[in-house]
Amino acid sequence: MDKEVEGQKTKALLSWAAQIGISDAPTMRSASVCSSSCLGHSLVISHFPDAGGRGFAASRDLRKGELVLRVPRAALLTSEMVLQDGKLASCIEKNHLLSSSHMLTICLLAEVGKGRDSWWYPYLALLPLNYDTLANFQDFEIHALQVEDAIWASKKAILKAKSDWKECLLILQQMKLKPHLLSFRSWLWASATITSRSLHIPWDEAGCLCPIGDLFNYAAPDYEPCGDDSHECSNEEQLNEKADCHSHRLTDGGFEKDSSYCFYAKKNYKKGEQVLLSYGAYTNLDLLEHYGFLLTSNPNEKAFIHLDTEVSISRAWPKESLHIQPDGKPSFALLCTLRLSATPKKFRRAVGHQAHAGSMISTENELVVMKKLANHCCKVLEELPTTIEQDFSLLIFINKMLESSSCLDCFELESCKEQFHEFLQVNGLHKERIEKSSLTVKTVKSLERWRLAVNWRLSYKNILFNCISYCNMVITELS
Ligand SMILES: C[S@@+](CC[C@H](N)C(=O)[O-])C[C@H]1O[C@@H](n2cnc3c(N)ncnc32)[C@H](O)[C@@H]1O
Repeated sequence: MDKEVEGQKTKALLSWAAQIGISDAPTMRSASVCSSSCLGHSLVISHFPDAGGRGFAASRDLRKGELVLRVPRAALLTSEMVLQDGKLASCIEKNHLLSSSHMLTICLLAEVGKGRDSWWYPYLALLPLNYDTLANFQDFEIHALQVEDAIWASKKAILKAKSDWKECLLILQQMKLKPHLLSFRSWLWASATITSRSLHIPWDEAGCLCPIGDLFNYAAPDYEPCGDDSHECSNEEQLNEKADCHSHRLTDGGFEKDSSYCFYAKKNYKKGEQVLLSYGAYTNLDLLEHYGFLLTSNPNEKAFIHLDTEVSISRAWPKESLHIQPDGKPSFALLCTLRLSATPKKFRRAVGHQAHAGSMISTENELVVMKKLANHCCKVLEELPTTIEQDFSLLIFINKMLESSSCLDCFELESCKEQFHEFLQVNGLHKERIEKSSLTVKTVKSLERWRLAVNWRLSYKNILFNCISYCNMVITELS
């Protein structure tokens, strides 16, 4: 969007928001000081190129726990509010089987279809035009994820979006929406808008779209996720952590009894610093799937591996608990599974309590476990099509292309040549033409998704690499 147009639309959004009672001032009295904008008392819209793009900066020093934004219930775009439109409601009421998230997606498309006549027009006019969630990945970008689990997650996301769209198409047609809003592309846009921006409300599982409140970018919660199994924690420590974890969540944001969505500063912020929100504890693959981005340093990242441990032992744990942490250490459940697997069957009962308490069974057993884990990680890394170093170089070149809008330099790098040729081919580009013209918006979007895929696989590989180092360190200590 043209910068000037974006500026005008932002001004209109802030003024509309102030009129309907959205405010970043703790009391209504201070809110009325400036009615042409709902912001300025605690927050201002700013741009953070490396941390989410458009977001909020603190307009003054903020204290942890301070109320920084209040959005009244009437401003929220929910199915309930949209269905106050009788014509729309009569179309939808005929379809009792609609899930709440399908309903909200349909409601969003219906509001977009009203154009300037929509009550939420100033908000809708500034929603992103496209998304990088997994359901939007093309074959080349999916393939670039390299790891089977991630490829499967993307394919599943696309299949789900297609089947949801087919399920709702008849209703969309009955609603007589403009033809372009009936397309799969529009459905993908609307469902990605909802997965990446909706906030929890107690009365509708699908959540709501929250004007202004959805401009907070994400910071990972800096505690271990609830129910986490870090093996160094005692039961008591884990319980305290859980209690902590819930209180942290409450300081972030939520719908409150006085009928507004309230957002609080999760820490102290200096003026100008980006004010962030924790949407929850997510792995990078979850972030990619639901939000279309990932964090290069994500404390909640996990690398899942498929070890050929005995089914009866690994079944004792939920599949998601068998993983490697970002620092390379195996999770509590994975370590316990590996220790028991490496114990002869007849001794397992006797040492079960030790393993489940997170203790080493014996030096010999620990050495077997660490060697097995390190070998497995080495094998996975070897079998992936590119190395950590190659991915790292590739990222440098993709970044260069995005900065300079030219692919030329990329052909200098031997290890990336093949991948770049494939990229050009699937995007219908020719090296010679790229020299002269800058990249199209479509190519830039594809490059951005490619970069996300390479970043994701690099983070996965780094965890396996850290795990090998961790295992080797334990082996050296024990030998
Ligand atoms: C709720 S919106 C936040 C506002 C958004 N930046 C905007 O301009 O509308 C969530 C989206 O912001 C982006 N985002 C949020 N936090 C991010 C982060 N830490 N790094 C990169 N992108 C982020 C992602 O595109 C995500 O889907």
